[in-house]
Amino acid sequence: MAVLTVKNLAKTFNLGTPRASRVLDDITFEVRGQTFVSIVGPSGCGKSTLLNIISGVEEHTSGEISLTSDEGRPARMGYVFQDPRLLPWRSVLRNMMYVQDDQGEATVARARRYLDMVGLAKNADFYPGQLSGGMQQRVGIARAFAVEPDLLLMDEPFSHLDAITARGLRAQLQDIWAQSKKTVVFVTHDVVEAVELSDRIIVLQPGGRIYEDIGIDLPRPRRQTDPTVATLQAEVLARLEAMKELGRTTEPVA
Ligand SMILES: Nc1ncnc2c1ncn2[C@@H]1O[C@H](COP(=O)(O)OP(=O)(O)OP(=O)(O)O)[C@@H](O)[C@H]1O
Repeated sequence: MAVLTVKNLAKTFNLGTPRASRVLDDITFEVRGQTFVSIVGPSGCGKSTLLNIISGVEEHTSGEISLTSDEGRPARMGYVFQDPRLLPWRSVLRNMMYVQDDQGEATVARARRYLDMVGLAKNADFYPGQLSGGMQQRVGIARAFAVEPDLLLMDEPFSHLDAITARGLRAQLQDIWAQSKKTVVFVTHDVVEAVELSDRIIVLQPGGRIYEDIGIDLPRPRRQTDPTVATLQAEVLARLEAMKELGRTTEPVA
């Protein structure tokens, strides 16, 4: 069953009459439960706007969007942003608990379990200022998973980290995802990262339309050192470059 359904979605930013800017156009896709879907595309193609609409931060201009939970209650969302957004005066565990409605023992145990999955079990009582940037982002990821969301939205969560730290966190994200199987929509401009993580990649083109919806059928866990992963990464990258080339030689999408 689809957790997220997006149908003929469009978004226009009104920049004052007569100027209006269409950022997303006729976007239709579904995300089924327990899948990891990435949205990629060049800068300015509308990735963050789409994520903001899914999260409810931004309104859409037309079309439909719906989110369902399996259990008949209102669907729950989790978020991971580019920066971890931890409260500096709260310990790691209290930052984890801050976003939880229920403060009971079972929820604390779950928060600790996810902290353990990202290798920070021993840091539960640390304050954010005592952690490296990569460790803080791991707390942000653990916190989002610990909410047990029906849909987890991730907006370029590794883009502020150095390459080595980012690679480590991608491996960890794969492990935590394999154990929890949450439904994820992950925004990135990095195709290589998207192939490593995703079951599916939705490519947005300039003008905010879907250019391609690519299924990634590779065994997990995936590591960049694996030649089959590297080959597919190169192939998808080439397809994206072809799209950019097309954009240079044809009329831009209205
Ligand atoms: N509040 C706003 N008002 C007007 N225009 C906006 C607003 N927010 C975004 N835009 C425009 O919408 C377009 C898409 O922006 P968006 O941030 O969604 O792209 P993106 O694909 O996430 O880009 P990047 O990869 O650089 O983060 C851009 O042209 C941007 O200037």
